[in-house]
Amino acid sequence: MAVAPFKNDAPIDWEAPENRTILNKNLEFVKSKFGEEYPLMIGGEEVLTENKRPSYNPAVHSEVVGYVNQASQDHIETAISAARSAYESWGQTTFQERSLYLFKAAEIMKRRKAELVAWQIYEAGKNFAEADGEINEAIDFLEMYGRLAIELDQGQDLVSLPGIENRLEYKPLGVGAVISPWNFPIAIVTGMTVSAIVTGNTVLLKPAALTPVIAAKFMEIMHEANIPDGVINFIPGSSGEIGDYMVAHRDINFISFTGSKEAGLHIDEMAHKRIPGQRWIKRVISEMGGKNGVVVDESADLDAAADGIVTSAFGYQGQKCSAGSRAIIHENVYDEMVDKITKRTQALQVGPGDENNAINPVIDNKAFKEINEYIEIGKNEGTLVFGGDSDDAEGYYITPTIFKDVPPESRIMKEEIFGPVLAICRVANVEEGVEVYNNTEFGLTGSLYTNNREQIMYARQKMDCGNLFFNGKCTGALVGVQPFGGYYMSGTGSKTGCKDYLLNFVQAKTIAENF
Ligand SMILES: NC(=O)c1ccc[n+]([C@@H]2O[C@H](COP(=O)([O-])OP(=O)(O)OC[C@H]3O[C@@H](n4cnc5c(N)ncnc54)[C@H](O)[C@@H]3O)[C@@H](O)[C@H]2O)c1
Ligand SMILES: N[C@@H](CCC=O)C(=O)O
Repeated sequence: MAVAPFKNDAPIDWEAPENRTILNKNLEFVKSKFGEEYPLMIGGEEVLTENKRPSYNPAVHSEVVGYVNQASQDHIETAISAARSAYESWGQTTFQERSLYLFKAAEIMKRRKAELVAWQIYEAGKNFAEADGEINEAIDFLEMYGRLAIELDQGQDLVSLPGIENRLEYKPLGVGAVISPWNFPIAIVTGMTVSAIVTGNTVLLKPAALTPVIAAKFMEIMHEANIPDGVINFIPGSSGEIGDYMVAHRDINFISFTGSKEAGLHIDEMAHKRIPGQRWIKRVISEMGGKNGVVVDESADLDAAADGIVTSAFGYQGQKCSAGSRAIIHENVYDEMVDKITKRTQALQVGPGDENNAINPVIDNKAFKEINEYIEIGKNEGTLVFGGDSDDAEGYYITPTIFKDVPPESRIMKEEIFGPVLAICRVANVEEGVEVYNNTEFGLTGSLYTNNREQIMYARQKMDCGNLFFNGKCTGALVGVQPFGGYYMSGTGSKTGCKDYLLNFVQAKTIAENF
């Protein structure tokens, strides 16, 4: 099958007058849908349950974006049966047939982009560029995994011998649980789900409790793309009620998880206990948290470095696994850099995403409290340079906060805060900077700003992370361009957005036929 070469979907400037008019209409449309109810989807059937959970607008926390039906353990049983039954035929289709559903879904997402941006703004608390970037990422995953699946169909080239034909083919694993976080509610939901199904598996999709309405929109899109019943079963629900039950279930073959280190490690442990009658070892693909940072040398372009630090630390209020919440700066440019970072941060407007402010609310009351606790910890560990205040009267707003002179061993230099808090640390040289950078249990993203080639070569070897950037921010990896994922306590090292990732969801079979 001939397919056009992959191209990342282009960003849209929603501030441009003609686009702003379209977006405004969609913001109004989405608001008119507030408070609607979203069912489970099991075997292609909509299921309503006794228990419905509201999802709120973090910018106006009295507003309910939607009510989402919650699955019980009985629903998990029904969903696993539906997925297993759908697997019988879906697992037999070719990679090419399956990829067509992804290409179709990509077209639908492109058509509904303005509406999806509006849902992101209201349910996830994003501004125009953050929301737009995320939809692009979702579209890119569909386009990329569709193409890579077609390549997987060819198996692998093997050594050929006379009189014998050898082939290596990729087979699906079976039925999987896809468990996603709230912060990239469409990109990560899409990437995790479609990578698993395009390789022939069927899934139970459990979205995060804080942004399930956007996940329900993904389900609508897959339904519109005619995905067969039971291939994706949508089962929002409380992790206490259904999480362990699903992960530990005998009939689940694999778990694809993205979320916190704590939940990831717990799931890993649960999944690897064999249940009587279980015939396979469950595969766990885990993408977890980060404590990322930007190292700056005295030779660097300081304005570029300050821009990169501010974007990495405060983009989407620091609620990215890739967020650069540490700036590790050479002592000879330290004061100048602190000044540049502070001035840029002071210029960031705080307010709702539908007015396209730079800094929007954090996701909920729990995050608001936890981030404020870290700000209090920071006041004892370093010197507050800017921010430190917050207001939850209407939405969960926290001023982007900067601490300087923070020692490497302090908590705000080592723990993931997942909010708009930046810790700045002074070092004598780049070697020390890299040592401080490595001084966490994580290994996700990092940057070095320098104009010294030797330092680049040094950091290539020594900075321990899955995504390393030179003279650029440490967030916003593009599908296919910078395959994304970390190691150590940041995850199992798989890389989203490239062929390696699809290999997580298949097993290889070698077939030798003698003539
Ligand atoms: N590495 C990455 O690619 C990546 C991407 C996005 C977010 N993250 C990380 O995710 C975290 C933020 O997301 P979050 O707050 O949604 O994380 P979380 O761990 O609280 O929840 C993630 C998902 O796991 C579910 N879950 C929790 N416990 C479970 C259990 N016992 N069994 C089954 N499911 C369970 C949740 O309901 C949710 O759907 C941050 O740590 C962030 O760094 C990592
Ligand atoms: N892939 C995203 C981060 C996803 C985690 O939250 C980035 O590269 O910034």
